[in-house]
This record gives sequence, structure tokens and C-alpha cells, in this order.
Amino acid sequence: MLAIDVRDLRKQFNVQKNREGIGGALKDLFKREYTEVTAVKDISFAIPQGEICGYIGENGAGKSTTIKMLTGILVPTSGHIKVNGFVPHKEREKFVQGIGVVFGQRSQLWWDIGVIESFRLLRKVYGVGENDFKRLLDELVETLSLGELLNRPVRKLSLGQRMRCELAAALLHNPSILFLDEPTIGLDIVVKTEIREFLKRINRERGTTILLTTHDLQDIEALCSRVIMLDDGRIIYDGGLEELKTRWGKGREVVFTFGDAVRADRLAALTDGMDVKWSVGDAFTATVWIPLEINVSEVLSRVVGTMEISDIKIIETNTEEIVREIYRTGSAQTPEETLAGGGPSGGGPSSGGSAGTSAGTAADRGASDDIPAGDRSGNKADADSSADSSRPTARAEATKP
Ligand SMILES: Nc1ncnc2c1ncn2[C@@H]1O[C@H](COP(=O)(O)OP(=O)(O)OP(=O)(O)O)[C@@H](O)[C@H]1O
Repeated sequence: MLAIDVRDLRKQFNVQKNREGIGGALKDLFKREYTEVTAVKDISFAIPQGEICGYIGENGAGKSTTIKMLTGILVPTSGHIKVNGFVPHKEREKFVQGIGVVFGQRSQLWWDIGVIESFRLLRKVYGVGENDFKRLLDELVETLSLGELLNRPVRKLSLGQRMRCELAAALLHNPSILFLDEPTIGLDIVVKTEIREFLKRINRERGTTILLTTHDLQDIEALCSRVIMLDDGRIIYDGGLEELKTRWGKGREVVFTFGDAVRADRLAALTDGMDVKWSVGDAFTATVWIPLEINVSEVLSRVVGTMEISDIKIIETNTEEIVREIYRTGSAQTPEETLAGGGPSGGGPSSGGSAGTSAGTAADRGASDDIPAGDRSGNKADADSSADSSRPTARAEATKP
């Protein structure tokens, strides 16, 4: 069974317009005007059980809105969602038993009480039996090193400590799917690494499906074999991370430090007939750019046998640069494909992104009226969708061609 199945999913928000000045405010009192913001535009994707999938995109691309629909916090404008076989916003009570959610910018723990008390309350919310709770808690306390934190109030925890507790809280009922919205935001590299290791472990040992949004591409590199890239509410890439690197990578560079002074013409002669480009630094260093079609070892074998070499450095394709370039152009088509009018590869549906719809600013947002009525799961994030308004949503449209 698919863990997540999304077809033609769309979400529009009606955002109240604030007219300028006192006159405008008075007019607003009597007749409100609204604009429509389409945060998610008819996207489709499917995630099999046990997969860790990265969900990435620029600020305002629609990632959090998607996660909120997938977790039943927001009702879609149109389209179909099945998560664990349930329609999230319709079958909330049964549905939440099978999912765990961590919003990096918000807490699901009660601020003033001890961590363990929050965990006990969550046990009741999810109806976990005392024995199961003890077993799962012991396991999480050990793997996330929570022992010393359990009796401290949440407000006295550091961000990294709190995030470890948030993860435990999301997993206490042993969900099969974990939604993570920027789980490593603001954390130092040591805690980030611990959290990544922990996520790998629960995926390996429990088979937990993980959908992860993040701006830290190292999270994606460390955890995800697949990445879905969103731009302006549309999926512009759905496929493997390696495949993305291969398609967009512009080759590799090898930096040589030689034992003796070298000349550019000598180096060019060594790789005669190969489509590589040399650039000489000082007398002893030179860099060769090698396109993806040529094997690095072929170039190395020509140079190593002839020259005295004191150091070699191979510079691989940098994912951050690739992703930045894709965000900049708003399309995962390579420049060659764009010229040829071809579509991006990758597993899922995709359409070239456009810079069309302008994102509403945080101040524009009105309170959302499409949160499922009577909703109260253990996730405090549910309680306040308008809390989003504190988050930056400026889209870097100016960078689009
Ligand atoms: N409750 C809301 N009311 C009105 N507009 C909203 C609301 N929530 C999100 N939006 C708008 O929907 C668009 C997508 O926002 P969303 O928060 O999903 O983006 P994101 O990809 O998660 O961004 P970020 O990386 O900044 O968190 C933005 O234009 C945003 O202003």
C-alpha cells in the first residue's frame, strides 16, 4: 500500500486586502475585499511505505501548505489525498494514530510542565496502552539521550534538546508515517547530525515513512534518495537526488599540485583529443574541468604517469549550487532540454514552474477558515494555522528570468 497518495491537489487561500489609510480601514469595516492566493497548484505524487522523501522549494513555494493538508490541518480546495489509506481532514481521529508530525518552528509540548508530563498527556491523547508507552519511551529515551531532560520544563530546554523531545513526542504512539517540517532549523551541526542519524535509524528499524521539508540540503543528502522540488505551488522535479546531480551537474574539476613548474601547452598536449579544459594557477597548480561523459580516471591516467604530482583534489558536483540554479530558473529542465522543448525526467508529474502568482505577504494573511471543525489532536500546531503569519514568505521572484 502507498503511504501517501496525492492526486491533483490544490489549495487556495482567500486573503483579506487591507486598504490604505483611515478611509481604507473604514471601508474595510463595511466591505471586505479579498484576493486569492493559490499556494498549491494541482500537484500529484505517491510515496511508498518506508521511503524517506525530501520536499523542497524556496520560501513560499507551498511546502508547509502541502504538509498541513497531508496531516489534515487544512482542507484542500480540490484534489484527492490518501495517507495510510485515510482522507486526512475527514477521518481525523483514526488518521492521527498513524502519523507523527514535527514542525521545527512550533512545539507540540506543553511549555511549563516537565517533558515527561507532556509525554504522558500525549499517551492519553493517542490512547497508547501503559505497557506499550513504557517500552516505546524507554527506547526513545535511550536513542535520543533524553534521560536528563525528562523532568525539566520545556521552556528551560535548549533548541536542540527541545527538538530531540519533539521527535520523541511525535513517535510515542509508533506512527508509520512521520512528517517533518524543517526539523533541523536553527540547530548546530552536532545536533543536526544526531537527528539525521536518529531518523535513519527509525526508518531502518521501524520502516517509518518520512516526508521531510527543509532548506538544509545536507538533510536531503544525508537522508533522502528521492526529492520532490516545488516552485510556486507546482512540482518541477520528482526523482532521485543522484539523477538530479547527473542531469544538472556541469562536470567535475580536478585540481593538481605538481612537483615541478608546468606550462599550459604541455598539459593540453597530455589530454589531446579529450573535451576537457585546463586552467593554470601559479607555476605549480592547474585545474582541469572534465565533462560528465568523460571518466575522471581516463584523465588522471594521462597526467599521473607523465608528471610529478604532489597533490590531487577532485571537486564533485555541488548539490546546493544545482538546486540554487534550479530555483533561479524555476525549472528543473536543463538548459539543453529547455532549448529542445523537452520535459524534465524524474519519476513524477512535473510542469515547468513559472513566476506567475505573487505570494501574499505575511501581513496579508487572514485567519484561515478551512481548518477542520472541532479539531484537536495532540499536535498543538493544529490549533493555529494563522501562526504561520510569523514566518517569512517572500519569494525571490526578482531572481527569476
Ligand atoms: N493561512 C494562510 N493564509 C493565506 N495565505 C497563506 C496561508 N498559508 C500560506 N499562505 C501562502 O501560501 C503560499 C505558500 O506558503 P507555504 O507556507 O506553504 O510555503 P513554504 O514553501 O512552506 O514556505 P517557507 O519555506 O517559507 O516555509 C505563500 O504565498 C503564503 O503566503
